[in-house]
Amino acid sequence: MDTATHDVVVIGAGPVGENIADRVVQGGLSAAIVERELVGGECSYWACMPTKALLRSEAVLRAARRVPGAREAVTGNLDVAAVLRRRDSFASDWRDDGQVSWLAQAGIPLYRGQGRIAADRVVEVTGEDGVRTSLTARHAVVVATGSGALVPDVEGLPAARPWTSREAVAANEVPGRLAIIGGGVVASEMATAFASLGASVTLLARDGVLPLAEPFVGELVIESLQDAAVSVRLGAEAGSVKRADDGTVHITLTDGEQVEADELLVAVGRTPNTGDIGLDRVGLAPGAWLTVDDTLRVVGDDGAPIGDGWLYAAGDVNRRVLLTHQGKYQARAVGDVIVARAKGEAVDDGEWGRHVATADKRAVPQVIFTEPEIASVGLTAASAEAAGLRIRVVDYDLGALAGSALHAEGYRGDARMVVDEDRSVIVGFTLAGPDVAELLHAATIAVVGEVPLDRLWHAVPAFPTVSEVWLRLLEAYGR
Ligand SMILES: Cc1cc2nc3c(=O)[nH]c(=O)nc-3n(C[C@H](O)[C@H](O)[C@H](O)COP(=O)(O)OP(=O)(O)OC[C@H]3O[C@@H](n4cnc5c(N)ncnc54)[C@H](O)[C@@H]3O)c2cc1C
Ligand SMILES: NC(=O)c1ccc[n+]([C@@H]2O[C@H](COP(=O)([O-])OP(=O)(O)OC[C@H]3O[C@@H](n4cnc5c(N)ncnc54)[C@H](O)[C@@H]3O)[C@@H](O)[C@H]2O)c1
Repeated sequence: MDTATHDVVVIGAGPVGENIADRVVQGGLSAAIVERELVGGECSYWACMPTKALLRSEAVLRAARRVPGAREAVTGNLDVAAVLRRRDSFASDWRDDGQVSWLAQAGIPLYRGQGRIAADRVVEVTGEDGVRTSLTARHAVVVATGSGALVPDVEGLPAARPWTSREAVAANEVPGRLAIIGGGVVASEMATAFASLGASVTLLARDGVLPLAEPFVGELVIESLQDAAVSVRLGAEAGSVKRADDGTVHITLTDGEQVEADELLVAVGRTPNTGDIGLDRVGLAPGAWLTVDDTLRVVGDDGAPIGDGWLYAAGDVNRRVLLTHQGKYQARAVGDVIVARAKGEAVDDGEWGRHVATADKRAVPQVIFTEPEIASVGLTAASAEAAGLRIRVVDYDLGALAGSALHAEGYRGDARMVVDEDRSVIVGFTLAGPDVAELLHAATIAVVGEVPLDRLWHAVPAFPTVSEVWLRLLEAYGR
């Protein structure tokens, strides 16, 4: 067996693994990375990038149709083949040459194959040809193996060959009828995309649509899905599934009703890619999410770091936040803390310190690219109350702004600011409306910066923009 030694070995070259290795190398240590599929991970080929490419063309068309003058210039419908071609190009045609070259120029050796922890600080890589390589890490091993689609335990489901997000995102043909199990982010975005591409979509949303967001979010998204002829079945639960010989999928709901479709997408959450990475070698259960401390070191059931603290986990696999940008934020923290510990430097692990991912707990930004777009950061009113905060909620109708009226005829949307009354700072902010994605970062800065409301009065939004909602919310709150 070939052997090699590096300061740090990262298992998984998704967005998080790549950033960890880069950070470590920037800090003056050496790092190697192990990847069993495509360098770039889920985000590049089957998630963030291709999904947003599927959604973007219709969003542009919709925006043009909302503005007289532009509306008249829209003389045709969505060109589905062109949308799929653009999606292919944003998925780099499912080739990772570009990212492999990036690793090479960043000085990060790539080992292709399945990585497994074989012993303390040792990762064994098994290539597709069965050839094994043993990698020893002088300082740390980082698990960044991400997550895969969860297929729920519904009778007949695996045999019915359902789509997961991967098959939906990479589809070359649009099914005539698409049923979707789930009502979360993937289900809502894919219902929006496939309806726009011409599928007749049925959404089986057992627990509601985007149930973890502020309540007005689900209401607006449901309304717009229904406008797009999506059949939204709230409370509907699949009891059993069967694919007939002619390919039709028959879904029997728990109330006995039947739903038929040409394809069935399962979008009910994720499962960690830890089933076969050697967790048993370090006393952890294969297939489990990895629990980490605030510096992203993997901890056991007793809360203590594994071994002497050589094992770290970042990104989806630690279940803190399943988002690319937040995983990359963890990557910067974990890369820097490994370097600091290796060099014997002080570890800055206090709240908002350089070596911790404090924002994971209360300042996570997310954009959901449905119609309307949903942009949120921090706590919802419900989660702030559950956290025991004394809050005040301020809502504002986004459509009532001069900027919104100019942006689009009939602009509809809502904004909510959640204020921690004891500290007079914003702890949560949600916007739902056309093109609100780019408004989000101001809210993220206000939440992370814990900017007092008194000071926010001096942050004047330009007229006439949708950002004037900031002023309206402050006025509604009172000075
Ligand atoms: C449909 C969909 C759309 C999404 N859209 C967005 C979005 O718009 N914005 C956003 O922020 N997030 C989005 N996400 C979430 C985002 O994709 C993930 O949070 C992100 O990919 C996590 O990055 P990661 O590096 O932790 O894991 P991954 O991207 O899953 O990468 C892990 C890598 O590790 C490799 N690997 C796993 N096990 C091993 C092993 N044993 N040995 C070697 N290699 C291994 C895998 O092959 C993979 O390449 C979306 C997710 C889905 C499913
Ligand atoms: N734009 C974005 O930021 C974006 C886009 C897509 C995905 N993602 C991320 O990817 C992750 C996965 O997304 P997801 O939509 O698969 O998960 P999710 O957790 O967002 O939603 C899953 C939904 O399925 C429901 N559900 C669970 N079990 C069910 C069952 N047996 N039957 C019916 N419904 C069931 C849940 O109540 C939940 O609403 C999320 O964490 C999300 O943040 C992000």
